[in-house]
Amino acid sequence: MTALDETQAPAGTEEFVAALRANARRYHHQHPFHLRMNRGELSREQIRGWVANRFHYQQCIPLKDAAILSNCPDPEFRRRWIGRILDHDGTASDPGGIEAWLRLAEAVGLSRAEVRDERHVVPGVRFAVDAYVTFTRTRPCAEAVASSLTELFAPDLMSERLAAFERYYTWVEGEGLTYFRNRLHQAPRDSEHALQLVTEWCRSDDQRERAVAALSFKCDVLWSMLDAIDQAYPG
Ligand SMILES: O=C(O)c1cc(C(=O)O)c2c(n1)C(=O)C(=O)c1cc(C(=O)O)[nH]c1-2
Repeated sequence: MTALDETQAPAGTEEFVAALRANARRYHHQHPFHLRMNRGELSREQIRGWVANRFHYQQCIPLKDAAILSNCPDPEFRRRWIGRILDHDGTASDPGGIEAWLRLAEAVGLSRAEVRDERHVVPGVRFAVDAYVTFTRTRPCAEAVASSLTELFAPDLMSERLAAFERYYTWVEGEGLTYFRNRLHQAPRDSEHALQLVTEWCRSDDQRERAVAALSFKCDVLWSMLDAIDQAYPG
């Protein structure tokens, strides 16, 4: 069953999906820092600050996916979800997303050491990211999976970001952008799967409201991170 197959989908699925998608209005593509990034207005220092701070998010994504795995008793679910961890941590044949982010960091002029030790990570970013991990550890699996659905909105932002880097931030070596290129196909694949699960699992009004609230919470996490970065690197 696909999420939007109304012949088999639970009653009210279309309205539920519309309510989830309505969170796009609150997604961080509208944050002033991203708007300035995509207009080519950020300095090298601001780009570096963003890359170094976002590393904390990148590091924590596999931890939150492991928290979700630890909460879900279904082996079929876990077999598929574990791929998200490998996408970030890598495999024998693929260095993975965390390594790709470190290469991005080098491409913008940061050392691996200063990114890895998180010396640039500001408190607001740490608190926001850690709140996301805690949310997924402590909430039911359906809510935790729903909170990942911001990725429904990510591909347009990734495309815009890639175009902006290629056009305005030509001092960043192209190889550094591999992370974003990979997410262009990973994010739609992952978010469609998550949407399918959430529409299958959440059938009551209460469950659906909680799923929408989980996604709204995640929009707040992403927004708060950029607020903190914006304040730390005013330009
Ligand atoms: O750069 C971005 O704008 C952005 C946004 C998001 C998102 O919407 O949650 C993710 C990512 N990047 C990302 O790279 C990533 O690996 C990722 C995983 C998840 C998640 O919640 O499981 N979101 C995101």
